[in-house]
Amino acid sequence: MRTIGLMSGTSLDGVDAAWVETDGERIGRLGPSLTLPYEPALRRDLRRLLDMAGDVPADDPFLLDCEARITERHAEAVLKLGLQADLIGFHGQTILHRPRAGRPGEGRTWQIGDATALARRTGMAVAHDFRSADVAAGGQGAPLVPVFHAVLAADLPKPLAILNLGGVGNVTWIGEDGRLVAFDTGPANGPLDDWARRSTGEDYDRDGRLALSGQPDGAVLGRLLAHPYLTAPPPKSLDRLDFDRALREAGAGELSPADGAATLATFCACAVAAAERHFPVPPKQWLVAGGGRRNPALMRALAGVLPELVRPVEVVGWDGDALEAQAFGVLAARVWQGLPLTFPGTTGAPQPLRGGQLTGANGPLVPA
Ligand SMILES: Nc1ncnc2c1ncn2[C@@H]1O[C@H](COP(=O)(O)OP(=O)(O)OP(=O)(O)O)[C@@H](O)[C@H]1O
Ligand SMILES: CC(=O)N[C@H]1[C@@H]2OC[C@@H](O2)[C@@H](O)[C@@H]1O[C@H](C)C(=O)O
Repeated sequence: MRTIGLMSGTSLDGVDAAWVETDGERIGRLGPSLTLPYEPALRRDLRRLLDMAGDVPADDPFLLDCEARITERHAEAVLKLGLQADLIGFHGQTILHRPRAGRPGEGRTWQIGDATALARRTGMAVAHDFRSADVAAGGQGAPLVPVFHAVLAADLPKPLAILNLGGVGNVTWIGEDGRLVAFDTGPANGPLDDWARRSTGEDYDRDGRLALSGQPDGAVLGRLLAHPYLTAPPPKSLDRLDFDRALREAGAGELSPADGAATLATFCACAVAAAERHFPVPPKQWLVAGGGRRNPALMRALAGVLPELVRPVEVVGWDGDALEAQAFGVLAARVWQGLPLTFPGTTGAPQPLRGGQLTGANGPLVPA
């Protein structure tokens, strides 16, 4: 089927859209993709919403206003792509993520976005709500991209590690027999963006200039590296704000702008290096996707701490900006086909688990 995948990630910088022809198990064709950046006011409001999300009721007018605005941006992204599709994969915007590992019914993950409104605006069916069935079953609800990574990497040498550096970092390790081990590595661009905004007023540390002009602070780094998340075995996943307290308590806030940025970039890389102990065997190489691969400070720090080759996904012909949107095209097809989205090795799901919901312009749909 022809799908359009849409992803608005934890960096809150905009929505990515990508056209994919797929049956959910194989990829026929990867088509055009684009990013529609959010305007500064929407970025600011979404960032405020993250801080409020733990206490905000679902009918809060500010929340509903943010939801309507991001839904409209997603519709604009689909229309700007200008291509027909049978199904849209609409991730929505995560504003809260608190899974309770192994505790069915206790966790919570919250993605805002109005699927019916999107179906109405685009005239296409929409698959959405990809994470809640997994969390309800006691899984982490994240990461979801590993099954897509496995499809994409079918012909590459294994074992292989695919790293996404978004607001949060996540890794997929694929074994020679196709086994998947996947989890969130730690904070990535999220704290760096917050730091850049506070110290330079920019949305992010462009080309890692600030970080490259500073030195990582050994004492702060040492305290951060003692965080129990890094040694905890997978499955595990993070909320965008999960490390904010640890960063404050480690004294990161007292560093100079340049040293703070260098410390955060090094911490992101060290958290990735710490992930390696959870792989059954080391990968042959690391392929890096997401906006963080454009940050030379992050890429240099990674090359400094990982013993294997670390390269952007473009070296194998993938598009590191479109990968997550493409994943939601494939995941949408899997929802339609009733195929599992999550697995014991990716989210800690008790067994391979289906998920997602289907919606048309007039409400819920039942697949043909
Ligand atoms: N030239 C650049 N220099 C430094 N950093 C960059 C550059 N380009 C992008 N980034 C970083 O990449 C981030 C966006 O990454 P990306 O779009 O992969 O995140 P996301 O998809 O929102 O997050 P997630 O994968 O966690 O959901 C920006 O916020 C910025 O920190
Ligand atoms: C809850 C949530 O939205 N998590 C995101 C976030 O951004 C990166 C990392 O944390 C990953 O676990 C996930 O996104 C990707 C698309 C995933 O689910 O695979």
